[in-house]
Amino acid sequence: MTDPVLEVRDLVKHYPVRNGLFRRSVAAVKAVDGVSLRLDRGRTLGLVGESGSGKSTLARVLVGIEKPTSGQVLVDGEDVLHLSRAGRKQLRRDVQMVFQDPYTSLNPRMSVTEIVGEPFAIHGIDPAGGRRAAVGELLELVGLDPDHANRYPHQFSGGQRQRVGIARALALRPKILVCDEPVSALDVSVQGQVINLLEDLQAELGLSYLFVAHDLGVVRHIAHDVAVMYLGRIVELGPEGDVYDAAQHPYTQALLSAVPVPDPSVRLVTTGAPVTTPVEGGVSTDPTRAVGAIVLEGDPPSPVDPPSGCPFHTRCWLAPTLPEAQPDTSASGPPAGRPGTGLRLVPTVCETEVPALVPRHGDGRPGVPEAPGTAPADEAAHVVACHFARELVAHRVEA
Ligand SMILES: Nc1ncnc2c1ncn2[C@@H]1O[C@H](COP(=O)(O)OP(=O)(O)OP(=O)(O)O)[C@@H](O)[C@H]1O
Repeated sequence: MTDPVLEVRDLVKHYPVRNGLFRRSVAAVKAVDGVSLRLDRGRTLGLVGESGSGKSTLARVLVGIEKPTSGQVLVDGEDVLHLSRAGRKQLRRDVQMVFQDPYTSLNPRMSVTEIVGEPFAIHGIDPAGGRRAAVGELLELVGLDPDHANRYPHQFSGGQRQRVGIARALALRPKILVCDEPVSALDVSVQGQVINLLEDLQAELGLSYLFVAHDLGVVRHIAHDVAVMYLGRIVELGPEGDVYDAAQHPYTQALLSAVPVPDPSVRLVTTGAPVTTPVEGGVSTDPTRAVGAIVLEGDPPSPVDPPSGCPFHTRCWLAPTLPEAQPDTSASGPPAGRPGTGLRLVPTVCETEVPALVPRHGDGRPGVPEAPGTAPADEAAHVVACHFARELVAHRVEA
């Protein structure tokens, strides 16, 4: 049975853009623009997307560092945004954050005892056996020597500092850890150790993780479910295997196709993706990029003025903009797609408003997506905010 520990419903976080003498709000940065997702107890939800897509903003809102503009956040079914003061305090205990940079997130003037014990002081908690003993236990839990508790952050390596950060996050026995790029500042050799530690802690303590990362390889390793974010919205969400092996949204396909592979001659297979690699004379000029990678042109549009309809349509390699991509209405069969893609075309759909992407259970409760590939009962269904891709998949299955 699925057991959501965290549910996010239509969450919005806009930052005002101020101008003029009176600093009036003239526009808004739509950092998070209607996000819905669900994190099940004891599981890890990976959150991926390009820089600026809104991942950190979402993470900060979930741990209560920032207030959302609108929307709902439910922890164990309780709407935490409308809690009493005591309720908010409890939320701060239930949802903790592991920060990206263990070099800047630890106060260099505080000893490890003070850093890890700080949450006790803030919340006025005196653990049984005393704070010093509790800190020692936490250090042991994360694989550090309790005898080093009086040392300062600069006396530890990057990986050890991140362990200190994890120990601090665990001090109040949270239910959820929001991990914002927790290993991206670490050497590759150390990343694995920290990931393994997080997995062990999850198994031991039943923790649930929202794991924000750029590195799709790391997310594939640790996440049970994956959400893909673009320009403040989730564009695809589903079980890890579905998203990685049968990505449906063109943006996800592009992200996955750009994952470096050791052998540049290896052709990556992406669902129906035309080969648009940066090649010269048929040979990839970038040894880290596989032939077959989908290169997204340009930067993401500004979150101050995102495109109408699907926010990705201005960079979408599937968007039906070519003249030959017009539907053949004279034929009785499905309209023709782009030459060579074998894909059915759904005209103008990218311009139409994309409804909020709501994660579904796969057990027939309302709103289970009709697209094929719906996950079995009690798993997060695979949902994708691209009608065009959905139509394509449906057509392929029919064919
Ligand atoms: N305090 C703020 N005031 C105004 N705009 C902000 C603020 N914080 C973030 N933004 C903007 O919101 C958008 C999303 O930023 P965010 O840092 O959440 O993205 P991200 O996906 O986490 O990127 P990265 O991976 O680089 O951290 C960006 O356009 C960013 O400039």
